[in-house]
Amino acid sequence: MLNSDSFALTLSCPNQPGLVSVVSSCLYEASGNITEAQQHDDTITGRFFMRVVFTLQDRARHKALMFANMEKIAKQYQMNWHITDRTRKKRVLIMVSRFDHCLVDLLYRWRIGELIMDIAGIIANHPKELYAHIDMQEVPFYYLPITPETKTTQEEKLQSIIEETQADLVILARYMQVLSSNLSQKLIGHCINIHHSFLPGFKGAKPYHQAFERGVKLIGATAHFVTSDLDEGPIIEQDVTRVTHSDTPADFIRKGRDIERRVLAQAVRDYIQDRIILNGSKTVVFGD
Ligand SMILES: Nc1nc2c(c(=O)[nH]1)N[C@@H](CN(C=O)c1ccc(C(=O)N[C@@H](CCC(=O)O)C(=O)O)cc1)CN2
Repeated sequence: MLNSDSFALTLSCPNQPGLVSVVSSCLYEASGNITEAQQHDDTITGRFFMRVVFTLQDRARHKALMFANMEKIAKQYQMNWHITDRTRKKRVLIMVSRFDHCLVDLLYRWRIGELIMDIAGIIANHPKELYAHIDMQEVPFYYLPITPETKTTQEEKLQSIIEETQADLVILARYMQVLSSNLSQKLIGHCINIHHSFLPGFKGAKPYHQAFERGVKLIGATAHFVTSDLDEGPIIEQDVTRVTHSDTPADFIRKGRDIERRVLAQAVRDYIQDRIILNGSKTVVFGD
């Protein structure tokens, strides 16, 4: 449950003995009380990863000291670090094309309070009429049509919306247009896509048909950070389900919808709870 009075610290640095003590002492000296702590040693890269959720006895008095202490140890131990103040909900933009099952699922989980976030807008490359059956409540809707000729202009409008809405996260909830290298580089670590296959298998726009032709017995879905390399970004969450010889491509698509919904929701939950740390081309995900 999001403790709205807490902070979340995520960090990575070259590994060495005593780092947990260094971090916990740094917070304690600023009246910090740790409520959750997880760490990981990547023995291949020699890097250390840590997630700490903590409160301060007196925020107003001790917040500046806490940041100053963190600056000091971060310099000393070459840390990449980030602190989220969880009194502010993360702001997300949801992008969608024709298939709306992931959009509907995220809206439902948000409406019932499972995903504690602010939805700053829904962006689609199809007109709002296509989604008339969806209760978007008061969420702003942006229609951004795109063709190969208008892609640059469309992406400029998209970037303006991202800036104006101060979005922390862009969710590609079956948005079926490839973001340019320029835009995907600007969104590194802040844009999550749901790919409808168990990557690295079956990249591209039609993975279920590829899987059917291959005769697989398992299909899956993958939530990953978006990079300029299509379907190659750091993986956050994956899941699979069984299919059989009697399943048609339509059955693959039907069974796949449930996996896509579940996997994307989990990845969004991990993100808004500051559970993900990038580790090169991979991720460290501190689960709940
Ligand atoms: N820079 C990135 N952009 C996007 C990624 C990504 O990984 N990096 N993922 C896609 C989603 N996706 C698969 O999960 C995907 C979407 C679209 C295509 C594709 O070939 N699209 C065609 C147009 C298809 C159409 O109009 O229906 C194209 O863009 O030419 C492949 C994979 C989202 N963006």
